[in-house]
Amino acid sequence: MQDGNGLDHLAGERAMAQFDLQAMKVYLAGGQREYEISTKMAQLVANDPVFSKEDRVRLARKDLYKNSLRKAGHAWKTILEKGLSEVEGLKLRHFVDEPTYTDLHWGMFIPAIKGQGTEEQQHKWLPLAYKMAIIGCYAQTELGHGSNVQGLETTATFDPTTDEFIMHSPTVTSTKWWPGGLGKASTHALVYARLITDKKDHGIHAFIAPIRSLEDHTPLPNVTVGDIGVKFGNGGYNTMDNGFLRFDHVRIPRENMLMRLATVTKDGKYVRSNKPRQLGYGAMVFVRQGIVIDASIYLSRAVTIAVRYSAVRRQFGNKDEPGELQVIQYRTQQSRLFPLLATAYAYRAVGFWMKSLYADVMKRLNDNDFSTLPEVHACTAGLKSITTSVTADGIEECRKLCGGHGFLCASGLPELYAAYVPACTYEGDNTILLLQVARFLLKTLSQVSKVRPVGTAAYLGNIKQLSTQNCKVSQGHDWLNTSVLLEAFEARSARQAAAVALRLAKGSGSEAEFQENTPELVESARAHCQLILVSKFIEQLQTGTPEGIRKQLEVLCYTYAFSQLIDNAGDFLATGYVTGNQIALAKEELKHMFDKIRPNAVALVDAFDHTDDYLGSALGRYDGDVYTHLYKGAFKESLNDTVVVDGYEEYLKPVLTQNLWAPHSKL
Ligand SMILES: CCCCCCCC/C=C\CCCC(=O)SCCNC(=O)CCNC(=O)[C@H](O)C(C)(C)COP(=O)(O)OP(=O)(O)OC[C@H]1O[C@@H](n2cnc3c(N)ncnc32)[C@H](O)[C@@H]1OP(=O)(O)O
Ligand SMILES: Cc1cc2nc3c(=O)[nH]c(=O)nc-3n(C[C@H](O)[C@H](O)[C@H](O)COP(=O)(O)OP(=O)(O)OC[C@H]3O[C@@H](n4cnc5c(N)ncnc54)[C@H](O)[C@@H]3O)c2cc1C
Repeated sequence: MQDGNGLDHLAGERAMAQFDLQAMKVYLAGGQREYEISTKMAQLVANDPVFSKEDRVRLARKDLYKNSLRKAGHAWKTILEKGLSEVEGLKLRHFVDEPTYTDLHWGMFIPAIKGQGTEEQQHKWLPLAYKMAIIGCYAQTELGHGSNVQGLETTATFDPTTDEFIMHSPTVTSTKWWPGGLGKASTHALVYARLITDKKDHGIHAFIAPIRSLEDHTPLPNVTVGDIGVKFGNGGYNTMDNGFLRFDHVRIPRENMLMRLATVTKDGKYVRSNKPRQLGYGAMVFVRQGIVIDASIYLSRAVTIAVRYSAVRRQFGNKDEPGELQVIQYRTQQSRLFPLLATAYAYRAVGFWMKSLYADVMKRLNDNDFSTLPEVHACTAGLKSITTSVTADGIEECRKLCGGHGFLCASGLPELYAAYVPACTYEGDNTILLLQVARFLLKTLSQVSKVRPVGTAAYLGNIKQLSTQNCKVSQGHDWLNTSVLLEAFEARSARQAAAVALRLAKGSGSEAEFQENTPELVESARAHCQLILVSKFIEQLQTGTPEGIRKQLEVLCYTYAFSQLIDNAGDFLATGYVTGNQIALAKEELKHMFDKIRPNAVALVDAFDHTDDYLGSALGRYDGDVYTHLYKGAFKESLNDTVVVDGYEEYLKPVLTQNLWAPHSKL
């Protein structure tokens, strides 16, 4: 056993690094200022015992939830007392690292009011929300309807005699179900409901409905509200009070309908603005873009644990070297682990780009320019889908990469997975979102002769060339050219999209035919998103990366692109753009990249700069002192509170002392 004396068991690994670690930390944080804020907030949380994560997986739901309320309250107090800025506050809550009601309050309730409220409404509600005098949630999904937003049943019927809306849940299936923060914490809900005026249904609109008393937090009259129940995994997402909500003819003032996109006048007239109705989905676009960086963070946590542990863990050996080999030396371990490391870096780079994309579309929307909205919707929906699916699978792969110890909660991985995996469903089911991308691709292709595709779809403007030309790689190093790689991803995506578009165009145009082709449509959407990820990683790399880290980032970029190429070799081959031999050459190049990553692997995860407190993992500790801490950790297990287990007298002793032959015994 190692001694646990504070030595750095990974010092030898760190000494091998060939890049400027500090520059990489700053790059990954998004800049010097962001780096400083992150470091300060991470330390603030790590040094405050109220934020301790100890024992979280052992707490019963009620205690777990109460503890998370305590932490959220303490976080808010800390923000106020220390006069933290909005960005610092966001970071502080990030490091507290527990899903809670404030995520929805700041992440969806406030953005939705900003996006859909008139200036007057923003002036009324935002100051209250900013000082947390009210707590809001985002109540869209219902028991019977989630993906299909147009199918929601809750009604908001205008009553001109009182100048009010009557909020009503007409059926069980219309019960609001899932909204985070709704179950126990929120005082207000941003409710998506069918607007009815004078018996006419105008479709889905957003309303602010008070649901709990600001005096004593009891539900308001005719409001039924509560938590929907325990969710997957220990700890995980169970710190969140996902809730249900029913209205029984609850009256709210007319002004509580968010009226930037459409208005109901005092006399009940419905007036649409000239803005697209899709702006009503703006809060979802905002969260989806943010989810890409979030995916990078979650994946980087799992990868940090798996890389450090793989450098500590030894198994077997060979006759050329003394002792057992670090498992990180095994090619199979590298081929499962290093692409995930590269993916975490890729998502970070693309996440930065997504932020600029979002800022750009917001600026355009303010100037009434809606031209890029479809492309931004496709992009945010598609990348949310791909990055969350890959990250959830990646966390689980990291757990397996840690062997048996990965299955212990002390590894931090089971809880990380349980907290993350709902990201594949919330903010849009990942398949539904890929179908949105596919619809966008079909529409873009159908108009390609008249409208030049823009942004991430611009390559479809070259569809003819991409459909005829083939890959020119003849030796391994030909692949070490970003233009060659980009063309391969573009050609594969363009050909997949064109193939399914052509098949649909030859048909009758029926919905049944569309449905029949949805597996191929989803595959083509995935190909398009993989192209965006590869191309934006390359683009970010080529724009102002500091010298001391460029080489490593290039290695990671090639690793990412080659592993995507190889994992999807079937698609690349089926389109006819590449040959089997070219794929084999890429495989060899990928192995060369693994050799380049290997001496830098521990430093590359150090660059994510996760504190031990934030990682919460005996396997992923910075000092690599894994075994001492696993062993010590076992003594904290509640079953070990007594030497002789509770239950021995009633249930074990009778078994051990009956001394009777069991009737079925063969002995
Ligand atoms: C950075 C901040 C981080 C904060 C972190 C917060 C933590 C939060 C944690 C958890 C939060 C979880 C919250 C939720 O889950 S909220 C509920 C989310 N629900 C969904 O995502 C539902 C998914 N369904 C939909 O989005 C839609 O219903 C749909 C699948 C897109 C279908 O919509 P609809 O029936 O209206 O539409 P059509 O298919 O007919 O499309 C009409 C046209 O509109 C375009 N469209 C669709 N969506 C958007 C959009 N968001 N923006 C812009 N345009 C959009 C679509 O492409 C069609 O265009 P066309 O040109 O073809 O007419
Ligand atoms: C942890 C968590 C937090 C959440 N927080 C919130 C919140 O704060 N506010 C809120 O309003 N909602 C919230 N939700 C709800 C979430 O947004 C929905 O669950 C999500 O949008 C998926 O919808 P659904 O559950 O109706 O799935 P469904 O649409 O019923 O999906 C079930 C299956 O059917 C498939 N499917 C459905 N339609 C089609 C189709 N047309 N073609 C092909 N396949 C299809 C899906 O791919 C999926 O495999 C949350 C959910 C979770 C799990």
